[in-house]
Amino acid sequence: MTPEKFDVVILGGGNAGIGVTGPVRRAGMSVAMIEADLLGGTCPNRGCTPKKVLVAAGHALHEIERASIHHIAVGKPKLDWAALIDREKDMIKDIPVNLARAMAKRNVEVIKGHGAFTGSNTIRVGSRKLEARHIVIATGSKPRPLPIPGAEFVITSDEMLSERELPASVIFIGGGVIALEFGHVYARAGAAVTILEALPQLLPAMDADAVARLQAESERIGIRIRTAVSVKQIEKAKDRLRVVFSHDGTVHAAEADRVVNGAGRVANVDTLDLAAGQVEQANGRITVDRHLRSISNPNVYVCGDAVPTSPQLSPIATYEGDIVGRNIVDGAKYSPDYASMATSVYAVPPLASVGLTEATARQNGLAIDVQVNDMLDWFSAKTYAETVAWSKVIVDQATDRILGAHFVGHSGQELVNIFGLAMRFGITASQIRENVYAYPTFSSDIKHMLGHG
Ligand SMILES: Cc1cc2nc3c(=O)[nH]c(=O)nc-3n(C[C@H](O)[C@H](O)[C@H](O)COP(=O)(O)OP(=O)(O)OC[C@H]3O[C@@H](n4cnc5c(N)ncnc54)[C@H](O)[C@@H]3O)c2cc1C
Ligand SMILES: NC(=O)c1ccc[n+]([C@@H]2O[C@H](COP(=O)([O-])OP(=O)(O)OC[C@H]3O[C@@H](n4cnc5c(N)ncnc54)[C@H](O)[C@@H]3O)[C@@H](O)[C@H]2O)c1
Repeated sequence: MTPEKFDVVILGGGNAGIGVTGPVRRAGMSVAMIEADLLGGTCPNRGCTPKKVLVAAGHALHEIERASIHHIAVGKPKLDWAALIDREKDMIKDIPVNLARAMAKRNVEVIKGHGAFTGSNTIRVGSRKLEARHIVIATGSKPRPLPIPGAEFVITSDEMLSERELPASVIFIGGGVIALEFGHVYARAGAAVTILEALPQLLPAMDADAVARLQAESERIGIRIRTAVSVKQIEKAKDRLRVVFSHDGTVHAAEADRVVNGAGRVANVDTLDLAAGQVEQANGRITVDRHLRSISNPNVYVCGDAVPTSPQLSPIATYEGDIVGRNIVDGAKYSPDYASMATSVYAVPPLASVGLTEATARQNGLAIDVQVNDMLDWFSAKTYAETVAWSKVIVDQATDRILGAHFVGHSGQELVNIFGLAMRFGITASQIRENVYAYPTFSSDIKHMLGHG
């Protein structure tokens, strides 16, 4: 069969794949995008967007918990979980159709199906064979398989976003972003939540002091946290599940209605027949150069969660997609820079972070000023009856530039973007202090968070 010819074939129609289409279509290239499931991928259909609808309900419960501080009498709130899941699903239901319309307007041919390599420039999807000058792997990630007996009993974030019944109890294997975000919503909705983390610290990549604040807040709302555990197996215990784990050389067990895989996500590339495409990989990790191009097949680029080395975040997937698109158009010359990428763990309240942790800055041998503030006594925190309000800002002594900023509470998920902006465009700590902020706002506390310089 003669293959259909395109300039670019993109495997995966999530943030990363869609990000590629802008530059290549602006350059007039012909583009096919193969999508096996819902256009938009994880973030709008099974990730960020629906998750945030549940988190928003968690925030409302958190506000109600503190209503009495504002002298408002309210009864015990009752969350209708099924209705909340319906609201979440209703909010996202039109996204794939709207994206299909956007792709059609951009003249991207969207092909439904599972794509895989048949050669270094060819892809098979269903009965069709496509040939392209450039192929982009933007197939996202999937939950890391748990290599333990009973792993088949575990659910993932997909089920948590779909199940209309609130479980009475949940155990998370892994104490990362998914465990903290869903754990906070579940706990505030009344479920008993346990988090079992393999490493000594929850959220191991985050600043240790910030994580300690979030852990204290998590325990305050009743979440049980065990770190430095080794999960051995999961077994049925009548109509519940039992997780057997060891901690400090002793074997323990915990039971719950649901056990969730919160142990990280791995690149979703094992069904692409990479060998046929001459795309080098080791243990499912495709080796790419600094331009996100396969080191073994220069016709192939990788972006988004499928890249094994960059943070698995939605804006980063879009950003990498755009870089790949521009590399296809202009030749491989653009490289990603993640230094000023802000991120948030949407617990209630959230932990937000940008740049280096204090530990990393010190490991790098940098001369730094570290401003740590527990802001619970500050007017803004007291006005809003915050339960935790904490910041750490790290400034490079040599250049006065921001190296990192970390927040728990205090609208950190918004403030962190101001610090990201400063880092990206070289705005110094002194300049941030000099700015005049609307008052009273959490942003107007920024100059105090930076100390006096
Ligand atoms: C529960 C959850 C919450 C999250 N919350 C946030 C958040 O709040 N903020 C944030 O920044 N990030 C969040 N993320 C991460 C974010 O969703 C991902 O980083 C982002 O969606 C990755 O985009 P992508 O395009 O690389 O992959 P995806 O969006 O996963 O897209 C990949 C697409 O490829 C398709 N595909 C796979 N294989 C094939 C094939 N062989 N052929 C054709 N199609 C294929 C899939 O169906 C999928 O649609 C969250 C993730 C999860 C799981
Ligand atoms: N707000 C957000 O931006 C957001 C929200 C949800 C998910 N995500 C993305 O999705 C990805 C997956 O989320 P996640 O929470 O599953 O992963 P994660 O990488 O955040 O955390 C996984 C945790 O599980 C631990 N772990 C691994 N194996 C284990 C085991 N066998 N037993 C116990 N603990 C184990 C790890 O040490 C780590 O702390 C993240 O990388 C994140 O980037 C982002």
